[in-house]
Amino acid sequence: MDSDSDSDGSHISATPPREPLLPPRRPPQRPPKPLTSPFKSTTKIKPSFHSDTISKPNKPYSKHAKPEPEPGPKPKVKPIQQPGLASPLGNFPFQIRRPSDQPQPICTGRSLETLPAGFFSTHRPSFSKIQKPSLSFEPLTTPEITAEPKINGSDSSGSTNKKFPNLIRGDAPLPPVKLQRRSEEGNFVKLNFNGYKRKFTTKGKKTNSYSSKSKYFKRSKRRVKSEVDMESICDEEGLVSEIKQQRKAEKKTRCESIEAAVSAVQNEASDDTLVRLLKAMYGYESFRNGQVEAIKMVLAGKSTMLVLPTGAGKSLCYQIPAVLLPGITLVVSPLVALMIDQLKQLPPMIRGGLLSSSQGPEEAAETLRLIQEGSIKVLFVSPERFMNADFLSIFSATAFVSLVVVDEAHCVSEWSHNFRPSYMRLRASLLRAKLNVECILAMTATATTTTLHSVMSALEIPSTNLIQNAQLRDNLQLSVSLSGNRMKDMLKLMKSSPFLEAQSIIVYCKFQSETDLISRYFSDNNISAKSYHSGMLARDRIRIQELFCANKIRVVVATVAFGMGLDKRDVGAVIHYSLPESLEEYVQEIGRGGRDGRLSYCHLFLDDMTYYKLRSLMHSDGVDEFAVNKFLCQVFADDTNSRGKVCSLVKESGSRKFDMKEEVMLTLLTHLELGETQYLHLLPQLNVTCTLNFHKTSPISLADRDTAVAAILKKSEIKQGQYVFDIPTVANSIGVAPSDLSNHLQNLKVKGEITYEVKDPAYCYKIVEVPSDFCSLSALLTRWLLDIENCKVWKLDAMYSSAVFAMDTCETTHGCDVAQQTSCLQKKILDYFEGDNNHDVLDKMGHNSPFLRADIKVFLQGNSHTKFTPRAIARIMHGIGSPAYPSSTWSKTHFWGRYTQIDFRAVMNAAKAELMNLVGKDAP
Ligand SMILES: Nc1ncnc2c1ncn2[C@@H]1O[C@H](COP(=O)(O)OP(=O)(O)OP(=O)(O)O)[C@@H](O)[C@H]1O
Repeated sequence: MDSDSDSDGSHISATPPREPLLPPRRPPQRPPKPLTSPFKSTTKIKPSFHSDTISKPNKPYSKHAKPEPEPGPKPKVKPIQQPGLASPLGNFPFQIRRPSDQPQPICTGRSLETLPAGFFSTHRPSFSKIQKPSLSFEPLTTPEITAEPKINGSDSSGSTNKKFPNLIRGDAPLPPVKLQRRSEEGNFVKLNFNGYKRKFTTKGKKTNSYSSKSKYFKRSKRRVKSEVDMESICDEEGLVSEIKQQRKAEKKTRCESIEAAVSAVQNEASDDTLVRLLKAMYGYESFRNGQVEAIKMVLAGKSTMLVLPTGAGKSLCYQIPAVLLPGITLVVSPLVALMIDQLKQLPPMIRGGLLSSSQGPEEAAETLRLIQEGSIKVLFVSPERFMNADFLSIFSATAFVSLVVVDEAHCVSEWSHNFRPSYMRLRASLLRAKLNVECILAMTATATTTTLHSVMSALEIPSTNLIQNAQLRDNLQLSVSLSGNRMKDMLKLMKSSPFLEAQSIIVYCKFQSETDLISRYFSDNNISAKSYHSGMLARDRIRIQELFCANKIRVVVATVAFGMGLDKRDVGAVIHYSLPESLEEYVQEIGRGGRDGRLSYCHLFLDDMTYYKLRSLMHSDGVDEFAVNKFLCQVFADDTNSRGKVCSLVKESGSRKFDMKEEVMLTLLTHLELGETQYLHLLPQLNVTCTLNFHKTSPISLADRDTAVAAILKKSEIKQGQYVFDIPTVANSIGVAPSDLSNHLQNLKVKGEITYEVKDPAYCYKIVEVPSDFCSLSALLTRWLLDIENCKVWKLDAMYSSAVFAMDTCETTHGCDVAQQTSCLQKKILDYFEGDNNHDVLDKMGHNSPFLRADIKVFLQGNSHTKFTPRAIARIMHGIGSPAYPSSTWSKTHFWGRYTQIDFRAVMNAAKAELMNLVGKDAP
C-alpha cells in the first residue's frame, strides 16, 4: 500500500508526550476489481494502485456453496521601522495603522530584456556567456526591509535595479530561450489548447480531474446561477442572449490572446513574450523577482533550484512552462492536502490531475486514462508513488514527462526541518532512469545553505542554476514576548490593536489538545475560532479551511498541519502560542500572513516549559547502535544467502522489537536502498499476513490449476479451518512479487473462489546485497541518525536563541522596542539561512543534577523485572514514550518527565553509569 503522507509533516507527533498516539484511520473499503496476475488465469494487466485488500471471510469452503460477489536576487530588505503605538498590553506596543490601503507587493521586479529571435536556434542557451556565474553559497548581502508600497512586485514601480546575491544576476539581461522539445513535430500547443478550449466551451463541466470540487466547477455553477438571475430580470428585453454572446466573445478573445501569447513565446522565449503570456494567463502585469529567470531556465531544459519566500509565486514558475512544454509536468508534493490545493489553483487552461493513495481505484483509473490520453498537463503525486512500478511504467509506455517539479524540496535533505525518507527517492539519477526526464525544478521557501547543498547534490542541480531571494518577506512585523500565562496574554493581545482589527488570524500551537482548548477559550470569549489538526477527519479539516477562506471563521487555531500552501491573501496576523521547532517552521508559518502584500502582525509567545518539552521530543527518533545492529540482522534474515529474496518487516512488531519508530525504520531501509551501496530494493508496503477461506472449488482442485494456490497450501498453517500464511514467503516460493500475489488473490476473490483477510502492515523489500560487515554498517547508520538528531536539537536551539535575542538581548544591547524586534529577528533568520548549521546557539539545558543518579537508581530498583537501555531510561526521565516503552504504561511512574530540564545526553550518561553499576553488583 502506498502511503502518501497527510500528516503534520514531521516525525514528531503533534500530541503531547503523555498522550498515546491514535492508530491511523483506514480509508473506506472499495469493491474489489478483477486484477491481472502472472499466474495461470489470463487477463490483461492493468496498473493497480491498491494492492492490499481486507475483507470479511465468507462461508468456508463447501462443495455446493455459491460464490458471492463482493464489492533571483535577494531583495535588499530594510528593517520595518514604524512608530509603534502603545498597546493596552504593556509588552506589545504595536502599530495600529497599516501603512497603506494599497496592496503591497512582495518583492520588486526588474527590467526585462530580449535577445534577437532565433538566438537559440543554432545553439543551446549559455547563461554563462550572459551572466557571470559566482559561487552560489556566498553569504547574501545585509538585508534591507522596506515597508513602502510597491506596485505589483515589479520594477515598474520605479524601484532600483537590485543586485542578485546569487547566480542569476539581477543586473544582467536574461536571454530568450529555445524551448525544450522532444521532436520537431511536437504539437504541444495544440495539446494544451485542446484542454484550454474545452475549458471555455463546456460550461460547468469537469476541468481538472479532481474537479468535482474544483473552483472552476464552482465558478461555472456560480456563472450559471448569475445567468439565471440575469434571465429573470432581462428576459423580456432579449438581453440574455446578447449578454451570452458577449461573454462568448470575451472568452474567445481571451482564448485567442493566450494562444497568440503561447506561440509568441514558442518563437522566442524573451522577457517581453513571457510577460505577454503572464498577462494573458493570469492578468498580472509583471513577474516578481526570480520568476522569469526560473521559467527561462526551465524552458531551456536546465535543472533549477528556486528559493523564494513564502507567497512569492513559486507555483507560477512551473505552471507557465507546463503550458509550453510538450509532455507532462510532474509535481511531487509532500502532503495530499497541499496537492489538492495546488490542483485547485491551476489556471483554467492547464488541465491537472493527482494520484494519491487516498483516492479510490475509479478516480485513480480515470486520472491514468487522462494521462494516457495526453490530456493531463500537470500531475501531482506524492514521493511514495516513485516506488510503484505500475505508476512508473505508464511513463515509459504511453506518456512522457518534460519536467519534474520537487515542491518543498528541502524535504529531500536530512538536514532540513522536514526530512522525509520517501523524498530520498527523488535522486536525479533515479528520475532520469525511471522517467527519462532531464529537467528538474526544485522549489522551497526555507532552506539553509547546508540543506541547499544536499538538495542540489541529490538532484544534480549545478550551482550556477540556483535562483535565490531572501527567504523572508518584508511585510511581516515580527514580535516576541515571554509569557507566564499564555492563554490570558493571548486573549489580551487578540483584544488589542492591531490584532483586534485583523480580518483573519492563525494561531499556531504545538499539540493537538492545545488547539481544542484554545479555540474553546476564544469562543467563550466571543472570538469566532475553530481548531485544526491532523487528528481530525479530513472532511472536517477541508470544511474549516473553506470557512476560514470564505471569512466565515475569523481565527483558526492549528498545529503545523494547517497552512502549508494555504494562499489566503488577507491573513492579517499569525500568532505562535508555542515555540516552533525551527526557524524554517517559523518562517513557513508566518508566511501564511500578508500574502496580499499588506502588513501582517506575527507574534510569538515564548515560554520555557514548551521549549523543554520540545527539546525532549527532539530525541524521540534517536536509536542506539546495538538496536540498529539487531535491525540489520533481521532485515537480512541473518543469512548470507538471502540475496534476491523478497522479505518483509512488520511495522508494529518490528517497531516494538527494536524500539524504533516506524518512520525511523523506513529511513534506515531507504538508506540501505539509496546509500552508497545498494543493499536492498524497497517494494510497495503491504499487509503481509493473510487468512484465507476457500468457497467454490476445493483447495486441492484449485491448486491443480493455480500455482499460487498450490504454494499457499504448502506454506500455510491451518488455524480453525482457515489457511494462514505470509504473503512474501509464498511469493518467494513461486518467484513473483508480493504485490502480484495480492492482486491474484483479489482476482480469485472476485471470481468467488476465496475470501481472505490481510493484516500486519509491513515494509517489503528485495535483498540485493547482504552487507559483509554488519558491525561497521550499523556504526555508520547510527552515526548518521545521531547527526540528524543533533541537527534537530540545534534547529530548536537556534529558534529559541533567536526569540530570546529579539526579546531580551536585543532590547538591552541595542535598545530596541517591540516594533523593532522585526529587524532583530529578520537578521537572525537571514543569518541562519545563510549559515552552515553550526552557528552558536544558546544552551539553556542543565547538564547535571545532584539527584539524577539517585533517582535513576531508585527507578531501576523499582523496575528490576524490566530491561532498560540508557536511552530508554533517559526517555522516561524526559517524559517521551517510545514503541517499547509507551507512555500509556510508563507515564504512571513518578519519574516520568522529571528531568526535562537536564540535557538528554547527560541523563543517558547517568543512566549508563547506573546500569553499569547494577551489572557490576550482579556480577559474581
Ligand atoms: N507575478 C505575479 N504578480 C502578482 N501576483 C502573483 C504573481 N505571481 C504569483 N502571484 C500570486 O501570488 C500568490 C502566491 O503564489 P504561490 O502560491 O505560488 O506562492 P508560493 O511561493 O508557492 O508560496 P508558498 O511557499 O507559501 O506556498 C498567488 O495568489 C499567485 O497568484
